[in-house]
Amino acid sequence: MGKLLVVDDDKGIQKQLKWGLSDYDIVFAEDRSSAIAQLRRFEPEVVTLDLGLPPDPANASEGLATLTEILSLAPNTKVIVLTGNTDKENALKSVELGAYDFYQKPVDVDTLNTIIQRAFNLVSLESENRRLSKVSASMGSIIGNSPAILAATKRAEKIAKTEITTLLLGESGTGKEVFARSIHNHSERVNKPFVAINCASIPENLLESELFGYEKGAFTGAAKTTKGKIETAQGGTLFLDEIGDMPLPLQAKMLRFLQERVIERVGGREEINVDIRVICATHRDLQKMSADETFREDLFYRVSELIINIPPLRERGNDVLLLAKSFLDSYNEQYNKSLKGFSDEAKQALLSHQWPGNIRELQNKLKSAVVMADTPFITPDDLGIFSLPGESESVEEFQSLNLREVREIAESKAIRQAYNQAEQNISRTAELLGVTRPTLYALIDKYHLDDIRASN
Ligand SMILES: Nc1ncnc2c1ncn2[C@@H]1O[C@H](COP(=O)(O)OP(=O)(O)OP(=O)(O)O)[C@@H](O)[C@H]1O
Repeated sequence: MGKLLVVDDDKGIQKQLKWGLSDYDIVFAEDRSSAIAQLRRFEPEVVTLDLGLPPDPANASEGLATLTEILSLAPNTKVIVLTGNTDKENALKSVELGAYDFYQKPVDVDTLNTIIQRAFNLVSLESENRRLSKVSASMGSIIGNSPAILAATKRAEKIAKTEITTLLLGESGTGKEVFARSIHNHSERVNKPFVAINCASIPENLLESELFGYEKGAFTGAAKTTKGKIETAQGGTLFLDEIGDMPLPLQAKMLRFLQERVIERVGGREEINVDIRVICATHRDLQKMSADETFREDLFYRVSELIINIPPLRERGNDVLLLAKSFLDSYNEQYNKSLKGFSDEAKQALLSHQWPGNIRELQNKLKSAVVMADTPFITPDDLGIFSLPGESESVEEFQSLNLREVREIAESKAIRQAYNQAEQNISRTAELLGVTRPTLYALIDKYHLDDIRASN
């Protein structure tokens, strides 16, 4: 039975609802403090709230304050606001504050019951959605349902059960480490260590000892024998991030480790056998680097037995909204906020932004938006992005545009939106836009929508 809280100081209405709404497990409160006490104790999914509450029953101020408090404590609650029949302004204000719906008095129990029933339906849909979104991506922590990410995830799932050395290619912030961890977590080595090392962030002269360890006295300051990252990963997985930044002399030693699965510590003579799965990642073009002889070709072939391309966020369509929602939920929790979602403009802005910093950029934008927002729905302003595609995203620049540029911006925005709506299918995009495929390709080239061009 659904749990319903009725907040109303009118005993007559309380009685009427008690008899009329017998399908619900119903409790009552007559003012703000008793409403909050009932909310905490009873955890109702749906609340009906009279805006005219004591000590100020003639005005809506106490009702609106109660609404805000309910939603900040329990943001998923559906609040139906009851107002006087002339009080449209406060009814709308309540919805703006996050109320689910409003109902104007006098009360007709059957009509109110229909609204309440719809609210309960929505509650169960939303909770089912939350449950599903937690389990939707088959690789656990990888959020996303776009064809591009599903293809990468499927590949990763197959690879996880094998010992194949895998190379993850993708721009910075696309989630290469998240993929590497997922592969480890779905492998037989899950109960053994996962050790990550970023070759670009460790000074060249320290990288060798960091990876291979060193013997006591190997160099000044080597006071005791120390294991390197490779040895600490024994039995588990070693994730070598930014392998393209590994200095050439060290690449030879790395190759031996990968081929023979033995290492020597710096300053040591003893050969140590290691049983480790290796996953590498880079945002560089290793093939080109080996042609330029800045990366050993034999090492390239050794690390790239299998390649997974991790798509940039701008090619993942609506995943950006799924990810944004998931970050919103976790930052709401972290910062004790109760933001309910995104305005339509914010959703458009999220979909059309280019995300050069990928998921890391999205995460940062969400963090500051959650901290800054003071309305229940995040706006483009809170995010610091606007729905204009391309590099010129500031309002000032937009105001200085001429008519031709305005048209260009609107057209490329429409193309991008249709492309996302069509789930990256170019024929369907053309259909949605009412143009032929050749015309669409011409527009894509004209507006330099290179990412769409590259994947078609
Ligand atoms: N699919 C995803 N679902 C949820 N969070 C993700 C996903 N992919 C990445 N993230 C988050 O985005 C951030 C960047 O991811 P990660 O560090 O794995 O990227 P990267 O490609 O390894 O970046 P770099 O190349 O700069 O090291 C992390 O905070 C990560 O938790």
